[in-house]
Amino acid sequence: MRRLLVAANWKMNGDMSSNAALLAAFKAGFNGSADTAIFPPAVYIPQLADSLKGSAIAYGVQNIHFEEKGAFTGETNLAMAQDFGCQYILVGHSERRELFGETNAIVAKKVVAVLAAGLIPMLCIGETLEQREAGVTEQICKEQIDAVLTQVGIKAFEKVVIAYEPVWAIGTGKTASPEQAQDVHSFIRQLLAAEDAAVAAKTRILYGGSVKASSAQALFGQPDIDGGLVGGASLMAEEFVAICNAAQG
Ligand SMILES: O=C[C@H](O)COP(=O)(O)O
Repeated sequence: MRRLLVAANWKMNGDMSSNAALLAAFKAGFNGSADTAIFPPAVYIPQLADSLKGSAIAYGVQNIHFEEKGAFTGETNLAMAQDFGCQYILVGHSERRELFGETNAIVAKKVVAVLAAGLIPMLCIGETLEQREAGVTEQICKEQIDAVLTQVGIKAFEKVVIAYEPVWAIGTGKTASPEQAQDVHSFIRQLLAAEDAAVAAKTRILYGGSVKASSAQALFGQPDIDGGLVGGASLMAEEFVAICNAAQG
């Protein structure tokens, strides 16, 4: 009942020519077995809008400001993202939280704004290695979700996509095992189900953190893993096509 979704987060990588090559290879190789979305650096959104016109491949920005407009140097607003056909907005990626000081409260404001604009927020959550070792993984994920839940209400989670990304697995080559990931995904779904079981059954929960073609199938085969948010491997055309094609349904 939940269609799988695989998203590419290019982070601060790429240029016009490498993007064009990646997009061409992706369009040629992807078999359409799942939903997909690409998050390029914001300046390349027009390139994706042009290249992906008429295709089922969605795209969006990696970060957004929650205000409508004004003196916020360096920021992008939702109307700008919509002008170029963005459908998804990445919110609260761990790099934004860690390097740019995004708190749970700021992340919640962004999710509120994205939903109000009629776009789909991809809400990133996850614990650090220190937190996992201290046994507080579930507590951290709950706090991160509760901060949003209290602002938008449970019904909004029919639309919100959650990306569980253990920080210790991001860019480290250390993928969480399918069982480790499934445990947290199941916990997240139960959290939502405690509010509304029907909504929880519809919410897509993606896994992110060193996903590769070799690990994708086992991860996506877990009952509560509904696809992936892929960083490094999404910059390698063949690898990313293989990951997307491993997502069936
Ligand atoms: O947004 C993507 C995640 O940060 C995962 O990145 P990674 O696949 O390079 O570990």
